[in-house]
Amino acid sequence: MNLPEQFLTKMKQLLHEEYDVFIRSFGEEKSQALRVNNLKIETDDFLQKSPFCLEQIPWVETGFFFHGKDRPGKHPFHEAGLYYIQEPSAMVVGEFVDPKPGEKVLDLCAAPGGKTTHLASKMNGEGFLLSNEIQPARAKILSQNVERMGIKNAVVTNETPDRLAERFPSFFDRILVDAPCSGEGMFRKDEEAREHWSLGNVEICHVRQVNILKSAAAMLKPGGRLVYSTCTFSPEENEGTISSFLEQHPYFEIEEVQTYKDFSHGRKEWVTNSADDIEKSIRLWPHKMKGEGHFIAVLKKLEGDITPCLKQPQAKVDSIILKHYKEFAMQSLNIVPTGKFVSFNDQLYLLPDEMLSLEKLKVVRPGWHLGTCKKNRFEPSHALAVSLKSADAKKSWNLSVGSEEIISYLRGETIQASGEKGWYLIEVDGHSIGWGKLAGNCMKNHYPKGLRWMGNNILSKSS
Ligand SMILES: C[S@@+](CC[C@H](N)C(=O)[O-])C[C@H]1O[C@@H](n2cnc3c(N)ncnc32)[C@H](O)[C@@H]1O
Repeated sequence: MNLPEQFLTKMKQLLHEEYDVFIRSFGEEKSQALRVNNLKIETDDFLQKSPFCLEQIPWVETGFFFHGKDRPGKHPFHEAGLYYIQEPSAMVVGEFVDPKPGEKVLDLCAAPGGKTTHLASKMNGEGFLLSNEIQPARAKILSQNVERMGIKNAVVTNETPDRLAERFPSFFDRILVDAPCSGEGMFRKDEEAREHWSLGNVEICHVRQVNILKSAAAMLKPGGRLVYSTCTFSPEENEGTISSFLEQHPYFEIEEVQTYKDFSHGRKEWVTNSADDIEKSIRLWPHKMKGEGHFIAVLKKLEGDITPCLKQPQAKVDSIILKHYKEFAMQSLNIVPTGKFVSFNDQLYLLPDEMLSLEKLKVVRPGWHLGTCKKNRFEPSHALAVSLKSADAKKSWNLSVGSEEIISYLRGETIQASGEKGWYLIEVDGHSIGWGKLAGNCMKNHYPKGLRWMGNNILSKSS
């Protein structure tokens, strides 16, 4: 593997006798893992159904290594949001954020959504999760992952940290800054990170990280938790960024967290003017555990302004859309999702509890998308389908995971079926995956066009 020369020199100076074993890890196979989405399935149930060869990740209850010959990314259970494929070290971050149901949580640098979907799973659909991503194209991917995982209480924005800080002063219970970084910890799996690396970029990243943290600090409640993480080794972006931040924000302290035996600690001697407790931060090394390189610091805000009275959302909703939604829900659902509705053009959403006004912010997903009003009828959304349980729908149609029919459904084909006409929640082995509409002897396929399987998607089974 071609690693930047200046990176190698720097790591040799930092690691001394550990350097050789560190470098050898770049020649080893990377670990692959998935995290079970408890919004859709309990972990034990998943383990009973899983066709993959899995091994428990010691530091995450819902995390499992999978075998290289399995392809869980190309499986109906993936499309049904039963799990998220995530790098095993990255799972440590969500564990340290540790959000509780009902809290207000911000994921400030969230795309493509690995950590957001982890936080959402822990929040169990209760509270308010704001998932933000600065790059528009990446914000779209984030929004798709929020949808696939059946997350109901998230809003996705495409904003800069400082614009969000103006809107949400002292508001959140927990904030994650999974910062843009030089990506050294991903060199083993990401050629682009290797190509774009330079000493100059490390410094640019450090400055950017301190700025992002400044915005995050302003949005955290006193007593709240701020988790900072990177996937890089460079001390400037890790111990250095946290030390600069703490110098400017003395009303924060680094928290001691419970660690696992293969985790390491931050290194005081690697930066000048290091913060006192920097050794309480965590370093994850690829030569010490089955995962890529990461750094994590858990910070507590000791004092600060209490949350001012903030602008509540103006829940503007078109009464005709609401009427058609209610008709649909009475006919097709056993539970009728209600709360603060909002409509944009012909789209209907439910806002998470505790949400504030998003006026003038760039919003990609304003809440739980319920559906679209089309020519005086309501068409339920894919987001509604994947977040429903079997018992929530009046009519459901279960397809077995090993069947030809589930592949046909995912390809967007019509399924031969007979029964009462109307909307059916389509399931794979009892887990919602989309909508179908039965009329005559045909189940019309409402699996979204952009998600349909083309060509050679295959069922991944370990023999
Ligand atoms: C490490 S990635 C986040 C990964 C994500 N948390 C996950 O688990 O899937 C960092 C993100 O920060 C975004 N970013 C880049 N510059 C930024 C800035 N100035 N402010 C906020 N976010 C930024 C990048 O576009 C990128 O998506």
